[in-house]
Amino acid sequence: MPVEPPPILSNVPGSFPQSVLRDRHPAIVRHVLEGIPYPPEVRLRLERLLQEPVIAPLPAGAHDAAEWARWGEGMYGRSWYDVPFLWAENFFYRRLLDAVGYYAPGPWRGIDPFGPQKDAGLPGPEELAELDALQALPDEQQAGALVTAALWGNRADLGFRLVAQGADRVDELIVDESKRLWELLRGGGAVCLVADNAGRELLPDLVLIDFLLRTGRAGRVELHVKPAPYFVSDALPADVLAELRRFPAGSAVGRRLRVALEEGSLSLHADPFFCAPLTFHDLPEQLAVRFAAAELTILKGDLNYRRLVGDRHWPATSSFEELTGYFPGAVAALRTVKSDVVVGLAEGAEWSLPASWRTSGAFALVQVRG
Ligand SMILES: O=P(O)(O)OC[C@@]1(O)O[C@H](CO)[C@@H](O)[C@@H]1O
Repeated sequence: MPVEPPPILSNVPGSFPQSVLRDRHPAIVRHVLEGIPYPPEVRLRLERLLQEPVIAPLPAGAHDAAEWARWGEGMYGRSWYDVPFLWAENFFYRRLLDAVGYYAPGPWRGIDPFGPQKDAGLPGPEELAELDALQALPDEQQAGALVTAALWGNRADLGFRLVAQGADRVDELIVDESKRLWELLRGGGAVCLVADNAGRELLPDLVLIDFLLRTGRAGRVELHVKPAPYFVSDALPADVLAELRRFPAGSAVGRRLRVALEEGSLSLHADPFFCAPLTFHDLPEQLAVRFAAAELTILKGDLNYRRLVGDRHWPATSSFEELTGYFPGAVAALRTVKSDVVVGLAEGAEWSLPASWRTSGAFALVQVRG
C-alpha cells in the first residue's frame, strides 16, 4: 500500500471542494425550498445551517447522534472548510435532513426533501423505449451499449447539474477496462450493483441488471441503494419502485425486473453505511461479506469512487489495482469524473486533457480489479 497523501479539504481558494461548499450547498437548499412548501421554522433552520460559522453536532436526541459523535471526532467547532471534504459533504446532507424534520415525529417525517427534483428527473417514454429497443441487438452489442448507458447515465446527478457549466463537454472514456468487466461476469454467480443516482442513471442500471439476469451472466443481483435522501438525487428504495412504475405495462424488461424482485433473484438493500461519512475501507461486516461472496461488485458514480480509493490527493498515475486491493472481492468502478480524485491513469495521459477535466463530467472511467 503506497503512503497515503493528505485528505482533500475545502479550504484551498479556487478549488472544486471550496466551490461545492460555497456555491453548491446554498443552491441545493434553494432548490429544496422551491420544491417543498416547508413551514417557517424549517426554512429558518436551513438558513442557519448555511450561515453556521463553525460545525455544530447533531442534536443529542437524534437517533444516530452517538455514531456521528464518533465519526465527527475532532471536526465539531471547526470551519466546514477546514475538515475533510468527504466528511463535510456527508454531514451537510445529514444536517439538512435534521433541519427538514426527516427523522422527527410529525408531518415531515420521511418526506424526501429532494423528491420534487427527483420526480422531474424520471425518465420519459422515449428513454424507456430506447433502452427497451436494445434487446433486439446481438448480446455482445447489448452488453457494450448497456455499460455505456449505465456509465454516462452517471451524469444525471442533480447536485452536479445545479452548477455544471458544460462549456467544454467532450465526453471521452479515458480508461476503458470494460472487457475485463465482462470477463469476470461469465459464471452466473452473484453480482452486487452499488447504485448512485435515481432517474436517468438508475434506468440504465436496471436494464443492465435485467440483461445480466436474462443472459445468465449473473445468477443473482443485489442492488444497493441509499437508506435516506443524500447528495440530492441518490436512489432510495422508494426511487427504485418509482422507476419500475415508469416502465409501460407491456414492457418485458419492467415485467422481468418485477418478477426478479418477487422471486429473489434481484434483491434490494439499503445499508446505513451508504449514508455514513466513511470510505469502503471501513465497510461493515455485513456488507464486506456480501461483496466478498459476489463475482463482481459494480460501484457507480463519483462519490463511490472517492470512497473506494480514498478522498485524497493521489497522483493520477497511482495504481488502481493497488489502491483497491483491500476491497473484498472483484470490483468495477463506472464513473464520470466530477471531482478531483483520479487514479489509474497512464503517465502523461492527463497532459492533453482540458484544465477542467477532473470536474466537468465530460470524461469517464471504467476501471476493474479482478
Ligand atoms: O456520486 P455522483 O452522483 O456521481 O456525484 C456526486 C457529486 O456531484 O457530488 C460531489 C460533489 O458534491 C462530487 O463527488 C460529485 O461531483
